Amino acid sequence: DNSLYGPRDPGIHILDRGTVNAALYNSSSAWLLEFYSSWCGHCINYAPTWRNLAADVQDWHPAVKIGVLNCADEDNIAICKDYGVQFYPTFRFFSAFTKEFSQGENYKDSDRRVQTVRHGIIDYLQAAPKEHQPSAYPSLDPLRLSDISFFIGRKESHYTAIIFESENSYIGREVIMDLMQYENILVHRALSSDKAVLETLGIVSVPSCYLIYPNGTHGLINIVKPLRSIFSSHLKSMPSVRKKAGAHSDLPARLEDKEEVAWKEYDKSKMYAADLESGLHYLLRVELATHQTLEGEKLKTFKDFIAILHKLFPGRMHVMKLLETLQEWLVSMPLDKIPYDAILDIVNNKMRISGIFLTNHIQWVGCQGSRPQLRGYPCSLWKLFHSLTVQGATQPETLANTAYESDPQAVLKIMRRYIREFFGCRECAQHFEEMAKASVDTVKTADEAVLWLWKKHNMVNNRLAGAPSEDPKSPKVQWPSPDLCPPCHEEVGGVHSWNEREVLAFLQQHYGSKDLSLQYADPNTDQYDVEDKKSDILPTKSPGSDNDSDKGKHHDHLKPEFLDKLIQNLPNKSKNSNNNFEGSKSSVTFLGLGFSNIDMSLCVVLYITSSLFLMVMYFFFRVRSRRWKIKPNRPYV
Ligand SMILES: Cc1cc2nc3c(=O)[nH]c(=O)nc-3n(C[C@H](O)[C@H](O)[C@H](O)COP(=O)(O)OP(=O)(O)OC[C@H]3O[C@@H](n4cnc5c(N)ncnc54)[C@H](O)[C@@H]3O)c2cc1C
Repeated sequence: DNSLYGPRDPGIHILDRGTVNAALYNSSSAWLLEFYSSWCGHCINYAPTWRNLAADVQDWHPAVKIGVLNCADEDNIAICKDYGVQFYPTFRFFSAFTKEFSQGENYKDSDRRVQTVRHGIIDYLQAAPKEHQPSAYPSLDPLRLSDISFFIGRKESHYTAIIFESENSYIGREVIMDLMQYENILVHRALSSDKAVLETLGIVSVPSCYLIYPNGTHGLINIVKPLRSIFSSHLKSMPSVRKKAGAHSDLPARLEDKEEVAWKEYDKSKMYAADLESGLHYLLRVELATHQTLEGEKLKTFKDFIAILHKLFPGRMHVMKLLETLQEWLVSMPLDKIPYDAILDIVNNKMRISGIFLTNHIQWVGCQGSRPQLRGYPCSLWKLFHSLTVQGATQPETLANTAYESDPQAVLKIMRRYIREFFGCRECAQHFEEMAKASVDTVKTADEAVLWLWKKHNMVNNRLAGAPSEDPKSPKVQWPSPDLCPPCHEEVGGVHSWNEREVLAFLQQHYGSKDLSLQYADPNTDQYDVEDKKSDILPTKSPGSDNDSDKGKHHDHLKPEFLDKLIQNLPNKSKNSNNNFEGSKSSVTFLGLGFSNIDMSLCVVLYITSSLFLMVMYFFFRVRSRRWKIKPNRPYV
C-alpha cells in the first residue's frame, strides 16, 4: 500500500474506486477531497498539512468531510479519469445532496495553508444554494440587533454564546462550526458595526465572546488571547457542555510509520531495464490513461514523444516493437482527436500481434524506495529522459530522416513538452518549465543536452535535499557521487568543481544501452515469440532504418493485416477528410464509453457499405415501380 494517509489519520476519509461515488452521491455533508498521487513530491510534502487540516476541522464533519483519493493506485485510474483529474494534488469541493454525478468544484486558492483552506470551506458552505446545504449546518449568518436583545437575559436550558467580531473575521463562524456537535450550548455571531450594542454590553475590543448562562445571567468571557481555538476550548469546557451522543471524536494515535518494503539488492552503478519498463508501463497505462481523449497540443506532444521513444528508447525487443507499432499507428491516423482507450488497446496488444509486450506491473529496482510512497515513477522518468539524451548524443544517426535530425535539443524539447502537458506533479512541471525557459536555448550540441539535463537534475536534487519526499536510503546528493565517478570530482583552489568531460563520459556509459541490466526485469515472455527471446536487447538502429530492406521483414511481421486495412479505410488522403470524419469524431466522444478507434473504423466501413447498398436498392425499386406504373397504360397491340 503506497497511500500517503492511513485509516487512523484523524478526520481523513480514505476513498477509492469502490467507495468514492457512494460517499459523494446524495451525501448529507459537503466534501473537500484531495486527489493526490503518492509518488508526487509535492503531495508527499503537503500530506502533513492536509492531515493537520483534517484534524483541525474534524468536529465539522456533519457539515463537511475531508477526503483523500490516491490516483497513483492503479485500481483508481478509471475513477480519477471520471473525475477529470490529471494533475496532483487536485482539491475539489463536492456539495451535499447531489442527485447526479458531478466532477466537483476546484479549490482555486494557491494558498493552501490550514487556515486559508478552513476559510475556503466556510465560504463554500455559505455560498451553497439551500437545496445543497448540509443537513447539520448551523446558521453562520450574523445576528440582527433585535435577535441580540432577545437573547440577553433570557433563561434557556442551554448556554448561548455570541461572538462579536468585525465583518471580515472568520472566528465567529469557526467557533460555531467547532461547537456544532456539542449539546447544551448554542453559538452565534454578531457584527461589531453597532457601536451602541457594544457599549451597552461593555465590549471594548473585538473579537469578544459574550455568554448568556442558562439561568439568564450574562457577561463577557475574559480571555487573554482572542483566538478561535481559545474561544472554542473555553466554550467546550463549560459545565454540562459535552459532545452529543454518537458524535465520535475519532482521535486515535497516529499510524506508525508504514513498514519498510522488501528490499531488492541492486548495484547503484547500473541501469535496470525493470525501472525503464515499469516507468513506461506507469506512464502509458496510468499517467496518460487519465485522459479521455488526446487532441491539439496534447496529441502532438504524445505523437512526438512516442516517435522519439521509438527511435531512442534503450529497451528490449518486445518493448521496441510495441513502440514501433504505436508510432506507425499514430502516424497513419488522420484524426485530430484520439480516444485514449484506442491507444491503450495497442499498449495492451489487444490485436495479439506476435512479439509485442510491455510489463503490466511495477518492479522498481534502482528506483525502489525504502517505503512504498517514496521514489518510483518520478525517478524512472528522470532515468528515461537521461537515457534518451545519451542515446541521442551517442547515436545521432538514429534520428536521420526524421523531423529531429541534427536538432541537438530534440530530446529536451520533447521532454519539456511532455512534462508541461502530462506530468501529474504540477508544481514540478512549473519548476522544470522555469529552468527550461531560462537556459535550454543555450544547448548547441547533443553532448551539451546530456550535460544540461544532468545539471538541472542536480539543481532539483539540491532544492529537495532534506524534504519529506527524500528517501533516507537514497539521499538527494549532487550526482554522480565520488564513489560512483571519482574522476568527475576535482578541486580548484580548494573548492569542489566538476570535470564535465568525465561527467559526460560517465553519463554516456551509465545511461548507454550496453550496460542495461535485465536483473528483476519481467520474465513474462509468454506473449512474444521464440525468435525474440534469443536477442533481448534491441540492436542499435541504423540511419534511416525505416527504409532498410532487412527491416522490411520485421516490419511485415509487425504490421497486422487488419491494421493495414483499418488504415486504408480511413479517409486520410481525401481532401475532405476532416469533413468525412466529422461524424466519426462525434461518435468517438459518444463512444468514449469504451469503443476503440478500431471499432469506430469498422462502424464507418459498415455504415458506408450499408448506405451504398440501400441506395442501389432504392434506385432498383424506383426503376421497377416506374415500369409497373407504365405497364397498365400501354395499349396492347
Ligand atoms: C522533470 C521533473 C521535475 C521534478 N520537480 C520536482 C519538484 O519541483 N519538487 C519535487 O518535490 N519533486 C520533483 N520531482 C521529483 C524528484 O525530482 C524525484 O524524482 C523524486 O523525489 C524521487 O527521487 P529519487 O530519490 O528517486 O531520485 P531522482 O531525483 O528521481 O533521481 C533518479 C535517479 O537518477 C540518477 N540521478 C540523480 N541525479 C542525477 C543527475 N543530476 N543527472 C543524472 N542522473 C541523476 C540517480 O541514479 C537517481 O537515483 C521532479 C521530477 C521530474 C522528473
